[in-house]
Amino acid sequence: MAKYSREDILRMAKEENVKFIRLQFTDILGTIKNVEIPISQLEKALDNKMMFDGSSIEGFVRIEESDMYLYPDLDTWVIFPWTAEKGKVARLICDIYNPDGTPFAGDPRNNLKRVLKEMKELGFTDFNLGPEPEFFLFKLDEKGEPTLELNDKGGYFDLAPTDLGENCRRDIVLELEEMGFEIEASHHEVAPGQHEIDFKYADALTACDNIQTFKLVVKTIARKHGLHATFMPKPLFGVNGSGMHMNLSLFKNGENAFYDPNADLKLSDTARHFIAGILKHATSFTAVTNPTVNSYKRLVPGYEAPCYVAWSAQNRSPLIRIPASRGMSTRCEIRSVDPSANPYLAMAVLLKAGLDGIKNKLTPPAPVDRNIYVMKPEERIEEGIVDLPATLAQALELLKNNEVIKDGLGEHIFERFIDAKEIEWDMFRTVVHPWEREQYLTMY
Ligand SMILES: Nc1ncnc2c1ncn2[C@@H]1O[C@H](COP(=O)(O)OP(=O)(O)OP(=O)(O)O)[C@@H](O)[C@H]1O
Ligand SMILES: N[C@@H](CCC(=O)O)C(=O)O
Ligand SMILES: [Mg+2]
Ligand SMILES: [Mg+2]
Repeated sequence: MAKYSREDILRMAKEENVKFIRLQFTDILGTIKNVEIPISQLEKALDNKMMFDGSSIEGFVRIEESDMYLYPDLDTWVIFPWTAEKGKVARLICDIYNPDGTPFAGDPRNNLKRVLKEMKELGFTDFNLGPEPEFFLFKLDEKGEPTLELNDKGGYFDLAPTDLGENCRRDIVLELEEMGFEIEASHHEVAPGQHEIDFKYADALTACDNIQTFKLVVKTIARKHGLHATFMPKPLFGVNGSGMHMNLSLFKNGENAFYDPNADLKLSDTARHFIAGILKHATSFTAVTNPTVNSYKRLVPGYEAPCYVAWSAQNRSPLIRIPASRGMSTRCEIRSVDPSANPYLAMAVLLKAGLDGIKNKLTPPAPVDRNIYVMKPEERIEEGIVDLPATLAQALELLKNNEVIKDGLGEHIFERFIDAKEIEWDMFRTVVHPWEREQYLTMY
């Protein structure tokens, strides 16, 4: 059921003295875009009449077909707590429509809705996501530019005074709570300057909207503390990178479809088929869940990030971990995803992979309950454990060869995504990096 009606929004805007509204959406690369309108334009926006030039947005459309419309999702209405003196600022997250009134296929949010429809046709009512985004806080210099200087030397679960990020993190939590987030935990992560804030799971679409809002709030509040927050997957060599573990579950009419009290590990057949689908397609969806050149510097042994395709109910080295909680909290945690991923696209391909497992009743291999990082390559081959792609280039080739995952993106997004990422890889491949000079300048 819808949370807010058109009338609710007009009333709240008036009562709260809202003066500006940000109409937001996300492009294919995961960047939040927004156009700000004065309150006088709110009714027009609520009538789905706000137009913009789609050809100016990376990967959207060509110049000949540039008129696009923003359709606000009324349930995403939020008034920002850090509002200016001149009146409050609110936001609405929008879907993008073509001039003929059909949903635009290049809009990642529309695309996720399309895959969710497929899930509903299979009899499930909800696909839930609990994300665990990690990030680093670096100091800003006197010009307000980010440096590589960390603001603490803390480690996992450390307390102040080592954890100087604590006040900043607390402010972030307070702002998020004011915006309606239910924060479950916030703590210092393993690496110096690294933090994690976990919020309660929600249906896939809401959770992806929340991730985008979360990033905006974290960056905004960090800046007020003289810090730069980054969701770059591996900003520093030799310490943990930042992941965004995705905790996933399918529900049927309010019941967790992954839970079966009488089954082995209390995991239902649905959960097992879903896990099998994720494992089957993992190497191909990695380009989407780990979409930057830098993502692959994180997927290396020894830093709690996975590099092998396996599952376990116990340890943290495989791609999928099944956390101990059962009942309503029965879920699988996909540990490869990093926060540079476009959450809408990541959820679309993960769901598509899991549904393929369910449709085809795939059986997962036996769980691997040993530390895979220390297994010998021969032992891994014996257990049928394959490697995740080692570079963005490898990942893109694997994506191109997988029809199920391609279908999870739809043709429009698939093509634009591949084009943009091949350019990114080529730029990296041709640049001469400092490491090469360090190694070769005097050697040759
Ligand atoms: N049924 C469910 N479906 C999806 N997500 C869920 C479900 N139940 C709980 N969650 C979410 O799972 C996340 C759990 O995060 P938590 O940090 O406790 O996990 P963790 O993997 O044990 O932590 P870490 O990996 O940092 O050690 C939360 O976002 C929570 O809301
Ligand atoms: N930072 C680790 C995860 C640590 C954890 O288990 O929370 C990663 O790169 O995925
Ligand atoms: Mg963590
Ligand atoms: Mg986790």
